Amino acid sequence: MSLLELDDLSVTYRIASGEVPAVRGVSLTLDSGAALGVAGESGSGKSTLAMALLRLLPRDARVGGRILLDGEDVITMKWGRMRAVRWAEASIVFQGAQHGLNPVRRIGDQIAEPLLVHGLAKPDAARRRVAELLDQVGLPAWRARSYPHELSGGQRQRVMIAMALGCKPRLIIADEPTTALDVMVQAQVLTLIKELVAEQGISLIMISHDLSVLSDVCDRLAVMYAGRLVEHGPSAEVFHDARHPYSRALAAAFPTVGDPVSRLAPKGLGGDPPDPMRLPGGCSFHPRCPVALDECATLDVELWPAGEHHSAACVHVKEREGAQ
Ligand SMILES: Nc1ncnc2c1ncn2[C@@H]1O[C@H](COP(=O)(O)OP(=O)(O)OP(=O)(O)O)[C@@H](O)[C@H]1O
Repeated sequence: MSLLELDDLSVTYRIASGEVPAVRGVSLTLDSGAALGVAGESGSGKSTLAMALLRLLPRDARVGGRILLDGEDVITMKWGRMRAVRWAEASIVFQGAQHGLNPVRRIGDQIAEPLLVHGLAKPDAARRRVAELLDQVGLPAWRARSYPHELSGGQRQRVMIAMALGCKPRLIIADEPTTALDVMVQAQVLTLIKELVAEQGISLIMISHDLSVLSDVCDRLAVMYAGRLVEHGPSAEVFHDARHPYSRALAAAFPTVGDPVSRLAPKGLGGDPPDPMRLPGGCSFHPRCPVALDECATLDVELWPAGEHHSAACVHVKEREGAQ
């Protein structure tokens, strides 16, 4: 059985001027120990999806579909059970660690808190576990006595990762975990996440707009556009041989060292992502799509098989694969 199964997940925010469909009919599975990257431009619904997984959405959000975590539906779970699941079975690392840490409490106390609240350790054992966790994320044990302002941004993000690992969850959700960090520190934190999930057999959902970072850390990639899943497949295939024109544009936006010079030319996608309250008819991507056909203005193609364990929601894929 998959550790996580999303079945037709939708999230709509109710605001004064109407409804914002932020996530639309996303179905995905994540196996135990696997790492899934979720990519897309700003506003594509990545964070909303991540927050929905642990029921962290604001009250104005309406959620539909099913989110099965180890067979239990998160959406209908009782609050007591939901609180037990957070940290202990699934935890989340947000972007910008400084927002997640309490400025007036010592680092060690903050890392220990989930362990104590979940009754997983008594104070002495929690202190030992804090030292072990700090070591795992590359910080000396004496840092337990520091306050957040005494640490650099990269160190604070390491603390957030230590907190997320503390209760030995089976799933970690990392939402743009390195966005607020400089490039060198970003690489260190990404390597740390990659090593920790591999060593400890933890499943990972990592969210980023940077397909190259995701393809380095994750086995599979899911690309979102305007709240929809437009491509889902093995990382190397989605990054180097994307089947959806939007994924191709995203991949081209982040050249990697070693790419041929031809790929280094800036190939930004024209136009802006659509306003979710005024989505274009047919395929939501068609007004920006370099290979759109007339029918794309009216035909909204569902995900279509595009190879082994690979699917894409594009009329070209449907025509090519469907003809075989
Ligand atoms: N609390 C909210 N109320 C109303 N609309 C919201 C709310 N939060 C997000 N949205 C809208 O939902 C859509 C998806 O937003 P979301 O933050 O999930 O996207 P994202 O892909 O994570 O973007 P980013 O990379 O900028 O974080 C956007 O149109 C956004 O404006």
